[in-house]
Amino acid sequence: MIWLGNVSKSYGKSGVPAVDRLQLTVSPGEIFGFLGPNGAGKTTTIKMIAGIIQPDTGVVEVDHTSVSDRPLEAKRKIGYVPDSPEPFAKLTGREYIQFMADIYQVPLEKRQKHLPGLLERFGMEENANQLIQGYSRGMKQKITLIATLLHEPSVWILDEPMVGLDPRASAVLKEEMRRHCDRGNTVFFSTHVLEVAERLCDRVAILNEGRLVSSGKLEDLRRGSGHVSDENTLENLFMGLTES
Ligand SMILES: Nc1ncnc2c1ncn2[C@@H]1O[C@H](COP(=O)(O)OP(=O)(O)OP(=O)(O)O)[C@@H](O)[C@H]1O
Repeated sequence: MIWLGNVSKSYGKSGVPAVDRLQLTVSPGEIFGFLGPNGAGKTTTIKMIAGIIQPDTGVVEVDHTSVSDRPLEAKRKIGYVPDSPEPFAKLTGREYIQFMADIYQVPLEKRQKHLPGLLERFGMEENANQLIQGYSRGMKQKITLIATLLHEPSVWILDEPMVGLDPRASAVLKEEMRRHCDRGNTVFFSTHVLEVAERLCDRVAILNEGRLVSSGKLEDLRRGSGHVSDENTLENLFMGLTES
């Protein structure tokens, strides 16, 4: 689970919050979609959950562990894939995966058991032996995902994970996300693709100018808007909630 308790963050001296008093709980077993216009504060929030940046105020907990008070313990539970991953260019994909597995102390037998299947599912068996410097954006995304999934973190934090993936890899990732949550784990991901959020997510949150403007199941969001109809798509709700 993920818990954000009144979390705020400003950059520089502007004092304008990129994230403003954000209160959110994501429960075990949920795929949670994080939506919002460009600059709404999604990546800032994700980086605070992953422990990359610290909130100015408020608390972030992952599986009841405070990310700022017990960062190592929290980070062991987290699998974070940034929006534009840049794995080390001078390693091969396989070397990078092994490097990440070493950092997360993944036992050898677990690597041997899961890695071939993951490489195969993401279509990376052959490319895994090539240097990352020759990878396309989608291949970097895939190798980072594989390295992240291999250590079996309970909480996946994915920043726009489908961007750059081909349709097969995107379908595989969605299957993996559902399977992960069906085992009682948590997936939190940002996306601009509302159809993906609509089909995949158990709940969504919509952020605008750093503030939470709506969260819940899609039916609840529809009900909250005062109209319950099929035409009340997530896109329509999004447009209504984020217009300036
Ligand atoms: N390193 C930074 N320094 C200064 N301002 C920043 C920095 N990173 C983000 N911001 C600002 O914080 C606000 C939120 O940015 P953020 O990247 O979190 O938005 P986002 O919702 O992820 O946007 P997008 O959908 O475009 O990726 C924006 O106003 C952005 O300009």
